[in-house]
Amino acid sequence: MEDLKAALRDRCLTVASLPEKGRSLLAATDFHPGQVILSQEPYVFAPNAAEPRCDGCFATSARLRKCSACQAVWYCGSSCQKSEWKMHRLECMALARLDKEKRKSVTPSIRLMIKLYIRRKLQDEKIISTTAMDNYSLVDALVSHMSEINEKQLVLYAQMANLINIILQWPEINIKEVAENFSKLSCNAHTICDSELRPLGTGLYPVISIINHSCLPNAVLLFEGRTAVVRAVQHIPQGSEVLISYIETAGSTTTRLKSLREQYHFACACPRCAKLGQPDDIKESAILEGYRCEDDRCSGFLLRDSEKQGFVCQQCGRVRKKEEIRGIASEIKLMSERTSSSTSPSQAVSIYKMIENLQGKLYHPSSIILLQTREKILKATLMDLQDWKEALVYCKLTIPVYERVYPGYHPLLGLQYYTSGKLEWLLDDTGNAIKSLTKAVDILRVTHGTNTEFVRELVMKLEEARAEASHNLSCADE
Ligand SMILES: C[S@@+](CC[C@H](N)C(=O)[O-])C[C@H]1O[C@@H](n2cnc3c(N)ncnc32)[C@H](O)[C@@H]1O
Repeated sequence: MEDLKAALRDRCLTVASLPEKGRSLLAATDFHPGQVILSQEPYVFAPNAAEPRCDGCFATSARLRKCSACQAVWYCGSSCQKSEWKMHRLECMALARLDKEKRKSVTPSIRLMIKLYIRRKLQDEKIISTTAMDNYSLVDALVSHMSEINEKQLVLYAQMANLINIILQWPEINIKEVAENFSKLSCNAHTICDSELRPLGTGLYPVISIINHSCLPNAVLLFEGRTAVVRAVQHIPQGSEVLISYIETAGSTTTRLKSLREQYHFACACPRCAKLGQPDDIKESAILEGYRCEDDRCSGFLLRDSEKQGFVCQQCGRVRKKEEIRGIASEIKLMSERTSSSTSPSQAVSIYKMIENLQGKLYHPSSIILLQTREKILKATLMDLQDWKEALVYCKLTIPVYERVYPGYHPLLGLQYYTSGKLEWLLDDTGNAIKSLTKAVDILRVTHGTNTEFVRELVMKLEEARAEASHNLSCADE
Protein backbone atom coordinates (compact mmCIF):
# COMPACT_ATOMS: atom_id res chain seq x y z
CA MET A 1 0.00 0.00 0.00
CA GLU A 2 2.89 2.38 0.81
CA ASP A 3 4.40 1.69 -2.64
CA LEU A 4 1.06 2.40 -4.27
CA LYS A 5 0.63 5.62 -2.29
CA ALA A 6 4.07 6.78 -3.44
CA ALA A 7 3.33 5.86 -7.07
CA LEU A 8 0.06 7.78 -6.88
CA ARG A 9 1.70 10.75 -5.16
CA ASP A 10 4.02 10.98 -8.20
CA ARG A 11 0.85 11.31 -10.30
CA CYS A 12 -0.63 13.98 -7.97
CA LEU A 13 -3.21 11.54 -6.57
CA THR A 14 -3.97 10.14 -3.13
CA VAL A 15 -6.13 7.34 -1.76
CA ALA A 16 -8.47 8.03 1.13
CA SER A 17 -10.95 5.80 2.89
CA LEU A 18 -14.39 7.38 3.02
CA PRO A 19 -16.85 5.84 5.50
CA GLU A 20 -19.74 5.44 3.05
CA LYS A 21 -17.66 4.45 0.00
CA GLY A 22 -14.48 2.68 1.09
CA ARG A 23 -11.29 3.52 -0.81
CA SER A 24 -11.56 6.64 -2.94
CA LEU A 25 -9.14 8.37 -5.31
CA LEU A 26 -8.52 12.05 -4.57
CA ALA A 27 -6.85 14.73 -6.68
CA ALA A 28 -3.72 16.16 -5.01
CA THR A 29 -3.61 18.94 -7.58
CA ASP A 30 -6.13 20.69 -9.84
CA PHE A 31 -7.03 18.69 -12.96
CA HIS A 32 -8.54 20.42 -15.99
CA PRO A 33 -10.87 19.10 -18.72
CA GLY A 34 -8.96 16.83 -21.10
CA GLN A 35 -6.05 16.25 -18.71
CA VAL A 36 -5.04 12.61 -18.09
CA ILE A 37 -5.51 11.76 -14.41
CA LEU A 38 -4.37 8.15 -14.49
CA SER A 39 -3.60 5.42 -17.00
CA GLN A 40 -2.97 1.75 -16.38
CA GLU A 41 -2.27 -1.49 -18.23
CA PRO A 42 -4.62 -4.35 -17.34
CA TYR A 43 -3.51 -6.85 -14.69
CA VAL A 44 -5.38 -9.38 -16.83
CA PHE A 45 -7.62 -9.05 -19.88
CA ALA A 46 -9.55 -11.24 -22.31
CA PRO A 47 -11.28 -10.52 -25.61
CA ASN A 48 -15.05 -10.91 -26.05
CA ALA A 49 -16.38 -14.18 -27.38
CA ALA A 50 -18.86 -12.71 -29.89
CA GLU A 51 -16.37 -13.14 -32.75
CA PRO A 52 -12.75 -14.33 -32.96
CA ARG A 53 -10.34 -11.59 -31.79
CA CYS A 54 -6.60 -11.50 -31.38
CA ASP A 55 -5.68 -12.26 -27.80
CA GLY A 56 -3.03 -9.54 -27.80
CA CYS A 57 -4.50 -6.55 -29.64
CA PHE A 58 -8.21 -7.54 -30.06
CA ALA A 59 -7.99 -7.23 -33.85
CA THR A 60 -10.53 -9.09 -35.95
CA SER A 61 -9.34 -10.02 -39.40
CA ALA A 62 -9.34 -12.81 -41.93
CA ARG A 63 -5.70 -13.42 -41.03
CA LEU A 64 -6.36 -14.52 -37.46
CA ARG A 65 -4.87 -17.93 -36.65
CA LYS A 66 -5.68 -20.23 -33.76
CA CYS A 67 -2.94 -21.23 -31.34
CA SER A 68 -2.03 -24.63 -32.80
CA ALA A 69 -1.55 -26.22 -29.38
CA CYS A 70 -4.72 -25.31 -27.49
CA GLN A 71 -6.95 -24.45 -30.48
CA ALA A 72 -8.79 -22.02 -28.17
CA VAL A 73 -7.05 -18.67 -28.57
CA TRP A 74 -6.55 -16.51 -31.68
CA TYR A 75 -3.63 -14.30 -32.76
CA CYS A 76 -3.29 -11.77 -35.57
CA GLY A 77 0.38 -12.64 -36.08
CA SER A 78 3.62 -13.75 -34.47
CA SER A 79 4.23 -10.39 -32.77
CA CYS A 80 1.09 -10.60 -30.60
CA GLN A 81 1.60 -14.32 -30.05
CA LYS A 82 5.16 -13.71 -28.81
CA SER A 83 4.19 -10.83 -26.56
CA GLU A 84 1.48 -12.94 -24.90
CA TRP A 85 3.47 -16.17 -24.69
CA LYS A 86 4.72 -15.80 -21.09
CA MET A 87 1.11 -15.59 -19.94
CA HIS A 88 -0.36 -18.02 -22.47
CA ARG A 89 2.19 -20.85 -21.97
CA LEU A 90 0.56 -22.20 -18.79
CA GLU A 91 -2.94 -21.38 -20.01
CA CYS A 92 -2.22 -23.18 -23.27
CA MET A 93 -1.19 -26.39 -21.48
CA ALA A 94 -4.32 -26.23 -19.33
CA LEU A 95 -6.69 -25.56 -22.25
CA ALA A 96 -5.07 -28.20 -24.47
CA ARG A 97 -5.93 -30.88 -21.86
CA LEU A 98 -9.66 -30.10 -22.13
CA ASP A 99 -12.04 -32.08 -24.34
CA LYS A 100 -14.12 -30.20 -26.92
CA GLU A 101 -17.19 -29.95 -24.68
CA LYS A 102 -15.26 -28.52 -21.69
CA ARG A 103 -13.45 -26.07 -23.94
CA LYS A 104 -16.82 -24.55 -24.87
CA SER A 105 -17.33 -23.58 -21.22
CA VAL A 106 -14.17 -21.43 -21.26
CA THR A 107 -15.94 -18.06 -21.44
CA PRO A 108 -14.11 -14.69 -21.23
CA SER A 109 -14.81 -14.57 -17.45
CA ILE A 110 -13.30 -18.02 -16.99
CA ARG A 111 -10.27 -16.98 -19.03
CA LEU A 112 -9.89 -13.80 -17.00
CA MET A 113 -9.78 -15.88 -13.81
CA ILE A 114 -7.33 -18.43 -15.26
CA LYS A 115 -5.08 -15.54 -16.31
CA LEU A 116 -5.40 -13.94 -12.87
CA TYR A 117 -3.97 -17.05 -11.21
CA ILE A 118 -1.31 -17.52 -13.87
CA ARG A 119 -0.15 -13.90 -13.49
CA ARG A 120 -0.01 -14.24 -9.71
CA LYS A 121 2.05 -17.44 -10.03
CA LEU A 122 4.44 -15.91 -12.58
CA GLN A 123 4.88 -12.79 -10.43
CA ASP A 124 5.47 -14.95 -7.32
CA GLU A 125 8.12 -16.87 -9.26
CA LYS A 126 9.56 -13.55 -10.56
CA ILE A 127 9.07 -14.66 -14.18
CA ILE A 128 6.96 -11.54 -14.64
CA SER A 129 8.13 -8.45 -12.76
CA THR A 130 5.95 -6.55 -10.30
CA THR A 131 5.59 -2.82 -9.76
CA ALA A 132 3.65 -0.69 -7.30
CA MET A 133 0.78 -0.54 -9.81
CA ASP A 134 1.07 -4.13 -11.07
CA ASN A 135 0.94 -6.79 -8.36
CA TYR A 136 -1.52 -9.27 -6.90
CA SER A 137 -1.87 -7.47 -3.56
CA LEU A 138 -3.86 -4.82 -5.47
CA VAL A 139 -6.30 -7.56 -6.51
CA ASP A 140 -6.43 -8.76 -2.89
CA ALA A 141 -7.51 -5.27 -1.83
CA LEU A 142 -10.52 -5.08 -4.20
CA VAL A 143 -14.04 -5.16 -2.75
CA SER A 144 -15.97 -8.39 -3.34
CA HIS A 145 -19.35 -7.82 -1.60
CA MET A 146 -19.47 -11.58 -0.92
CA SER A 147 -21.81 -11.11 2.05
CA GLU A 148 -24.37 -9.25 -0.09
CA ILE A 149 -24.54 -11.74 -2.95
CA ASN A 150 -27.66 -13.88 -3.29
CA GLU A 151 -27.70 -17.67 -3.04
CA LYS A 152 -28.14 -18.22 -6.79
CA GLN A 153 -25.12 -16.05 -7.62
CA LEU A 154 -23.03 -17.76 -4.94
CA VAL A 155 -23.83 -21.18 -6.43
CA LEU A 156 -22.86 -19.91 -9.88
CA TYR A 157 -19.53 -18.53 -8.59
CA ALA A 158 -18.85 -21.83 -6.79
CA GLN A 159 -19.49 -23.76 -10.04
CA MET A 160 -17.22 -21.42 -11.97
CA ALA A 161 -14.53 -21.78 -9.28
CA ASN A 162 -14.79 -25.56 -9.62
CA LEU A 163 -14.26 -25.24 -13.35
CA ILE A 164 -11.09 -23.18 -12.73
CA ASN A 165 -9.87 -25.97 -10.45
CA ILE A 166 -10.57 -28.60 -13.14
CA ILE A 167 -8.84 -26.54 -15.81
CA LEU A 168 -5.71 -25.51 -13.88
CA GLN A 169 -5.32 -28.63 -11.71
CA TRP A 170 -3.11 -26.74 -9.26
CA PRO A 171 -3.12 -28.24 -5.73
CA GLU A 172 -2.76 -24.79 -4.17
CA ILE A 173 -6.03 -23.49 -5.67
CA ASN A 174 -8.49 -22.39 -2.99
CA ILE A 175 -12.04 -22.73 -4.39
CA LYS A 176 -13.51 -20.27 -1.90
CA GLU A 177 -10.96 -17.64 -2.85
CA VAL A 178 -11.63 -18.21 -6.57
CA ALA A 179 -15.39 -17.75 -5.99
CA GLU A 180 -14.65 -14.52 -4.13
CA ASN A 181 -12.44 -13.38 -7.00
CA PHE A 182 -15.34 -13.91 -9.43
CA SER A 183 -17.37 -11.61 -7.25
CA LYS A 184 -14.50 -9.08 -7.34
CA LEU A 185 -14.48 -9.22 -11.15
CA SER A 186 -18.19 -8.48 -11.22
CA CYS A 187 -17.84 -5.16 -9.37
CA ASN A 188 -14.32 -4.15 -10.43
CA ALA A 189 -13.58 -5.32 -14.00
CA HIS A 190 -14.14 -2.93 -16.91
CA THR A 191 -15.40 -3.47 -20.45
CA ILE A 192 -12.59 -2.54 -22.83
CA CYS A 193 -14.00 -0.53 -25.76
CA ASP A 194 -12.53 0.96 -28.90
CA SER A 195 -12.55 4.72 -29.55
CA GLU A 196 -16.13 4.49 -30.82
CA LEU A 197 -17.16 2.73 -27.62
CA ARG A 198 -17.70 -0.66 -29.24
CA PRO A 199 -16.94 -3.40 -26.70
CA LEU A 200 -13.83 -5.49 -27.41
CA GLY A 201 -13.14 -7.35 -24.20
CA THR A 202 -12.86 -7.21 -20.43
CA GLY A 203 -9.93 -6.15 -18.27
CA LEU A 204 -9.07 -5.83 -14.61
CA TYR A 205 -7.26 -2.57 -13.74
CA PRO A 206 -6.83 -2.73 -9.95
CA VAL A 207 -5.69 0.88 -9.45
CA ILE A 208 -8.36 2.36 -11.72
CA SER A 209 -10.78 0.20 -9.70
CA ILE A 210 -10.18 2.47 -6.71
CA ILE A 211 -12.20 5.17 -8.48
CA ASN A 212 -15.78 5.43 -7.22
CA HIS A 213 -18.93 6.14 -9.18
CA SER A 214 -21.07 9.23 -9.76
CA CYS A 215 -24.01 9.67 -12.16
CA LEU A 216 -22.58 13.17 -12.68
CA PRO A 217 -18.91 12.23 -13.04
CA ASN A 218 -15.98 14.62 -13.27
CA ALA A 219 -13.85 12.12 -15.21
CA VAL A 220 -14.26 9.57 -18.00
CA LEU A 221 -12.62 6.18 -18.49
CA LEU A 222 -11.71 5.28 -22.07
CA PHE A 223 -9.22 2.88 -23.64
CA GLU A 224 -6.27 3.31 -25.95
CA GLY A 225 -5.79 -0.24 -27.18
CA ARG A 226 -6.00 -2.11 -23.91
CA THR A 227 -4.55 0.74 -21.82
CA ALA A 228 -7.20 2.31 -19.59
CA VAL A 229 -7.02 6.12 -19.50
CA VAL A 230 -8.96 8.33 -17.08
CA ARG A 231 -9.37 11.96 -18.19
CA ALA A 232 -10.96 14.89 -16.42
CA VAL A 233 -14.15 16.18 -18.08
CA GLN A 234 -14.63 18.95 -15.53
CA HIS A 235 -12.29 21.04 -13.45
CA ILE A 236 -11.37 18.82 -10.48
CA PRO A 237 -10.04 21.02 -7.68
CA GLN A 238 -7.21 19.75 -5.46
CA GLY A 239 -8.61 17.60 -2.64
CA SER A 240 -11.77 16.54 -4.54
CA GLU A 241 -12.66 12.98 -5.34
CA VAL A 242 -12.12 11.68 -8.89
CA LEU A 243 -15.39 10.08 -10.05
CA ILE A 244 -16.30 8.11 -13.17
CA SER A 245 -19.60 6.54 -14.18
CA TYR A 246 -19.94 2.75 -13.97
CA ILE A 247 -23.24 2.69 -15.86
CA GLU A 248 -25.21 4.29 -18.71
CA THR A 249 -26.21 7.58 -17.07
CA ALA A 250 -29.08 8.38 -19.46
CA GLY A 251 -31.64 6.35 -17.47
CA SER A 252 -34.06 7.61 -14.85
CA THR A 253 -32.88 7.86 -11.23
CA THR A 254 -34.81 4.70 -10.31
CA THR A 255 -33.21 2.76 -13.19
CA ARG A 256 -29.69 3.98 -12.30
CA LEU A 257 -30.10 3.21 -8.60
CA LYS A 258 -31.38 -0.27 -9.42
CA SER A 259 -28.48 -1.20 -11.69
CA LEU A 260 -25.89 0.19 -9.23
CA ARG A 261 -27.49 -1.74 -6.38
CA GLU A 262 -27.69 -4.98 -8.38
CA GLN A 263 -24.18 -5.03 -9.77
CA TYR A 264 -22.18 -2.86 -7.37
CA HIS A 265 -24.14 -3.22 -4.12
CA PHE A 266 -24.38 0.41 -3.09
CA ALA A 267 -26.97 3.14 -2.88
CA CYS A 268 -25.71 6.05 -4.97
CA ALA A 269 -26.01 9.41 -3.24
CA CYS A 270 -24.58 11.55 -6.05
CA PRO A 271 -26.20 14.97 -6.67
CA ARG A 272 -28.49 13.44 -9.34
CA CYS A 273 -29.60 10.46 -7.25
CA ALA A 274 -30.08 12.65 -4.18
CA LYS A 275 -32.96 14.29 -6.08
CA LEU A 276 -35.00 11.06 -6.21
CA GLY A 277 -38.69 11.85 -5.72
CA GLN A 278 -38.30 15.62 -6.03
CA PRO A 279 -40.56 17.32 -8.63
CA ASP A 280 -37.68 17.88 -11.11
CA ASP A 281 -36.61 14.25 -10.85
CA ILE A 282 -40.18 12.95 -11.28
CA LYS A 283 -40.53 15.06 -14.42
CA GLU A 284 -37.15 13.98 -15.81
CA SER A 285 -37.91 10.27 -15.20
CA ALA A 286 -41.34 10.62 -16.85
CA ILE A 287 -39.69 12.17 -19.92
CA LEU A 288 -36.88 9.62 -20.15
CA GLU A 289 -38.91 6.46 -19.61
CA GLY A 290 -42.57 7.52 -19.53
CA TYR A 291 -45.42 8.06 -22.00
CA ARG A 292 -46.28 10.91 -24.36
CA CYS A 293 -49.41 13.04 -24.49
CA GLU A 294 -52.22 11.77 -26.70
CA ASP A 295 -52.14 15.13 -28.48
CA ASP A 296 -49.22 15.16 -30.94
CA ARG A 297 -48.81 18.91 -30.55
CA CYS A 298 -48.41 18.73 -26.77
CA SER A 299 -44.93 18.08 -25.34
CA GLY A 300 -46.17 17.43 -21.79
CA PHE A 301 -45.05 14.49 -19.67
CA LEU A 302 -47.49 12.01 -18.12
CA LEU A 303 -47.92 10.81 -14.55
CA ARG A 304 -50.20 8.05 -13.25
CA ASP A 305 -53.62 9.35 -12.12
CA SER A 306 -54.68 8.96 -8.49
CA GLU A 307 -57.12 6.09 -9.27
CA LYS A 308 -54.42 4.29 -11.29
CA GLN A 309 -56.77 4.07 -14.28
CA GLY A 310 -54.40 5.80 -16.64
CA PHE A 311 -51.83 8.56 -17.10
CA VAL A 312 -52.48 12.29 -17.05
CA CYS A 313 -50.60 14.83 -19.15
CA GLN A 314 -49.09 17.36 -16.76
CA GLN A 315 -49.33 20.10 -19.40
CA CYS A 316 -52.81 19.81 -20.93
CA GLY A 317 -54.58 17.41 -18.55
CA ARG A 318 -55.53 14.79 -21.20
CA VAL A 319 -55.74 11.22 -19.88
CA ARG A 320 -54.44 8.11 -21.59
CA LYS A 321 -56.21 4.94 -20.49
CA LYS A 322 -53.98 2.13 -19.29
CA GLU A 323 -55.76 -0.37 -21.61
CA GLU A 324 -54.75 1.70 -24.65
CA ILE A 325 -51.15 1.90 -23.40
CA ARG A 326 -51.09 -1.83 -22.70
CA GLY A 327 -52.37 -2.52 -26.22
CA ILE A 328 -49.55 -0.57 -27.90
CA ALA A 329 -46.97 -2.05 -25.51
CA SER A 330 -47.98 -5.59 -26.41
CA GLU A 331 -47.86 -4.76 -30.16
CA ILE A 332 -44.29 -3.48 -29.59
CA LYS A 333 -43.40 -6.67 -27.73
CA LEU A 334 -44.71 -8.85 -30.57
CA MET A 335 -42.84 -6.79 -33.12
CA SER A 336 -39.61 -6.90 -31.07
CA GLU A 337 -39.76 -10.70 -31.06
CA ARG A 338 -39.68 -10.58 -34.87
CA THR A 339 -36.33 -8.73 -34.92
CA SER A 340 -34.40 -11.83 -33.84
CA SER A 341 -35.74 -13.82 -36.81
CA SER A 342 -35.20 -11.10 -39.42
CA THR A 343 -33.08 -12.51 -42.21
CA SER A 344 -31.58 -9.41 -43.85
CA PRO A 345 -30.51 -5.92 -42.79
CA SER A 346 -33.32 -4.34 -44.83
CA GLN A 347 -35.87 -6.61 -43.15
CA ALA A 348 -34.41 -5.73 -39.73
CA VAL A 349 -34.62 -2.01 -40.55
CA SER A 350 -38.24 -2.25 -41.64
CA ILE A 351 -39.18 -4.11 -38.41
CA TYR A 352 -37.29 -1.53 -36.30
CA LYS A 353 -39.11 1.24 -38.14
CA MET A 354 -42.47 -0.35 -37.29
CA ILE A 355 -41.32 -0.53 -33.65
CA GLU A 356 -40.21 3.11 -33.84
CA ASN A 357 -43.62 4.08 -35.19
CA LEU A 358 -45.42 2.34 -32.33
CA GLN A 359 -42.97 3.67 -29.73
CA GLY A 360 -43.49 7.16 -31.17
CA LYS A 361 -47.19 6.80 -30.29
CA LEU A 362 -46.40 5.54 -26.81
CA TYR A 363 -43.33 7.28 -25.42
CA HIS A 364 -42.35 10.90 -24.86
CA PRO A 365 -40.41 12.30 -27.89
CA SER A 366 -37.30 12.65 -25.68
CA SER A 367 -37.61 9.10 -24.35
CA ILE A 368 -34.44 7.03 -24.22
CA ILE A 369 -36.44 3.96 -25.26
CA LEU A 370 -37.24 5.63 -28.59
CA LEU A 371 -33.63 6.85 -28.76
CA GLN A 372 -32.32 3.27 -28.47
CA THR A 373 -34.54 2.09 -31.34
CA ARG A 374 -33.43 5.01 -33.51
CA GLU A 375 -29.80 4.17 -32.70
CA LYS A 376 -30.42 0.61 -33.94
CA ILE A 377 -31.96 1.89 -37.17
CA LEU A 378 -29.07 4.33 -37.62
CA LYS A 379 -26.40 1.65 -37.11
CA ALA A 380 -28.23 -0.82 -39.35
CA THR A 381 -28.86 1.68 -42.16
CA LEU A 382 -25.41 3.17 -41.84
CA MET A 383 -23.37 0.01 -41.56
CA ASP A 384 -25.24 -2.49 -43.63
CA LEU A 385 -27.34 -0.64 -46.17
CA GLN A 386 -25.08 2.37 -46.70
CA ASP A 387 -28.16 4.56 -47.00
CA TRP A 388 -26.37 7.76 -45.90
CA LYS A 389 -29.36 10.05 -46.41
CA GLU A 390 -31.62 7.98 -44.19
CA ALA A 391 -28.81 7.48 -41.68
CA LEU A 392 -28.38 11.25 -41.38
CA VAL A 393 -32.11 11.69 -40.74
CA TYR A 394 -31.86 9.27 -37.81
CA CYS A 395 -28.61 10.75 -36.55
CA LYS A 396 -30.24 14.19 -36.46
CA LEU A 397 -33.25 12.78 -34.58
CA THR A 398 -30.99 11.38 -31.85
CA ILE A 399 -28.73 14.40 -31.24
CA PRO A 400 -31.24 16.59 -29.31
CA VAL A 401 -31.94 13.65 -26.97
CA TYR A 402 -28.21 13.05 -26.47
CA GLU A 403 -27.80 16.75 -25.72
CA ARG A 404 -30.59 16.56 -23.15
CA VAL A 405 -29.40 13.47 -21.32
CA TYR A 406 -25.63 13.94 -21.30
CA PRO A 407 -23.38 16.66 -19.89
CA GLY A 408 -21.37 18.73 -22.41
CA TYR A 409 -18.24 16.56 -22.46
CA HIS A 410 -19.69 13.10 -22.95
CA PRO A 411 -18.00 10.72 -25.43
CA LEU A 412 -21.34 9.50 -26.85
CA LEU A 413 -22.42 13.05 -27.65
CA GLY A 414 -19.09 13.76 -29.36
CA LEU A 415 -19.30 10.52 -31.34
CA GLN A 416 -22.82 11.34 -32.49
CA TYR A 417 -21.66 14.73 -33.83
CA TYR A 418 -18.76 12.92 -35.54
CA THR A 419 -21.21 10.54 -37.25
CA SER A 420 -23.38 13.46 -38.28
CA GLY A 421 -20.36 15.34 -39.71
CA LYS A 422 -19.16 12.30 -41.70
CA LEU A 423 -22.64 11.74 -43.14
CA GLU A 424 -23.10 15.41 -44.06
CA TRP A 425 -19.76 15.41 -45.81
CA LEU A 426 -20.58 12.22 -47.71
CA LEU A 427 -23.79 13.92 -48.81
CA ASP A 428 -21.85 17.02 -49.99
CA ASP A 429 -23.29 19.26 -47.27
CA THR A 430 -19.85 20.65 -46.41
CA GLY A 431 -21.15 23.64 -44.41
CA ASN A 432 -23.08 21.52 -41.93
CA ALA A 433 -20.31 18.89 -41.91
CA ILE A 434 -17.90 21.57 -40.66
CA LYS A 435 -20.34 22.60 -37.91
CA SER A 436 -20.86 18.99 -36.74
CA LEU A 437 -17.17 18.03 -36.97
CA THR A 438 -16.22 21.17 -35.02
CA LYS A 439 -18.61 20.18 -32.23
CA ALA A 440 -17.20 16.64 -32.33
CA VAL A 441 -13.62 17.96 -32.02
CA ASP A 442 -14.57 20.22 -29.10
CA ILE A 443 -15.93 17.28 -27.12
CA LEU A 444 -13.71 14.39 -28.20
CA ARG A 445 -10.41 16.24 -27.67
CA VAL A 446 -11.42 16.37 -23.98
CA THR A 447 -12.79 12.83 -23.60
CA HIS A 448 -10.35 11.05 -25.95
CA GLY A 449 -7.29 13.36 -25.71
CA THR A 450 -5.66 15.40 -28.46
CA ASN A 451 -2.80 12.99 -29.01
CA THR A 452 -4.81 9.93 -29.95
CA GLU A 453 -4.89 8.67 -33.53
CA PHE A 454 -8.69 8.78 -33.42
CA VAL A 455 -8.85 12.51 -32.64
CA ARG A 456 -5.97 13.30 -35.02
CA GLU A 457 -7.97 11.65 -37.83
CA LEU A 458 -11.06 13.64 -36.85
CA VAL A 459 -9.13 16.92 -36.84
CA MET A 460 -7.71 16.05 -40.28
CA LYS A 461 -11.24 15.42 -41.61
CA LEU A 462 -12.34 18.79 -40.26
CA GLU A 463 -9.37 20.51 -41.92
CA GLU A 464 -10.13 18.76 -45.23
CA ALA A 465 -13.78 19.86 -44.99
CA ARG A 466 -12.69 23.46 -44.31
CA ALA A 467 -10.26 23.36 -47.24
CA GLU A 468 -13.02 22.05 -49.50
CA ALA A 469 -15.40 24.78 -48.32
CA SER A 470 -12.88 27.57 -49.01
CA HIS A 471 -12.04 26.03 -52.42
CA ASN A 472 -15.77 25.96 -53.28
CA LEU A 473 -16.06 29.57 -52.16
CA SER A 474 -13.15 30.73 -54.30
CA CYS A 475 -14.54 28.80 -57.33
CA ALA A 476 -17.89 30.54 -56.78
CA ASP A 477 -16.14 33.95 -56.63
CA GLU A 478 -14.46 33.29 -59.96
C1 LIG B 1 -14.64 -0.40 -8.31
S1 LIG B 1 -14.90 -0.33 -6.60
C2 LIG B 1 -14.42 1.28 -6.16
C3 LIG B 1 -13.42 1.30 -5.01
C4 LIG B 1 -13.94 0.88 -3.69
N1 LIG B 1 -14.51 2.02 -2.99
C5 LIG B 1 -12.90 0.21 -2.84
O1 LIG B 1 -12.89 0.44 -1.63
O2 LIG B 1 -12.13 -0.60 -3.37
C6 LIG B 1 -16.64 -0.34 -6.59
C7 LIG B 1 -17.24 -0.36 -5.22
O3 LIG B 1 -17.00 0.84 -4.55
C8 LIG B 1 -18.14 1.27 -3.82
N2 LIG B 1 -18.63 2.51 -4.45
C9 LIG B 1 -18.32 3.03 -5.65
N3 LIG B 1 -18.92 4.20 -5.86
C10 LIG B 1 -19.65 4.46 -4.77
C11 LIG B 1 -20.51 5.51 -4.39
N4 LIG B 1 -20.74 6.55 -5.20
N5 LIG B 1 -21.12 5.44 -3.17
C12 LIG B 1 -20.92 4.38 -2.35
N6 LIG B 1 -20.10 3.35 -2.65
C13 LIG B 1 -19.47 3.38 -3.84
C14 LIG B 1 -19.14 0.15 -3.94
O4 LIG B 1 -18.95 -0.70 -2.86
C15 LIG B 1 -18.74 -0.52 -5.24
O5 LIG B 1 -19.10 -1.86 -5.32
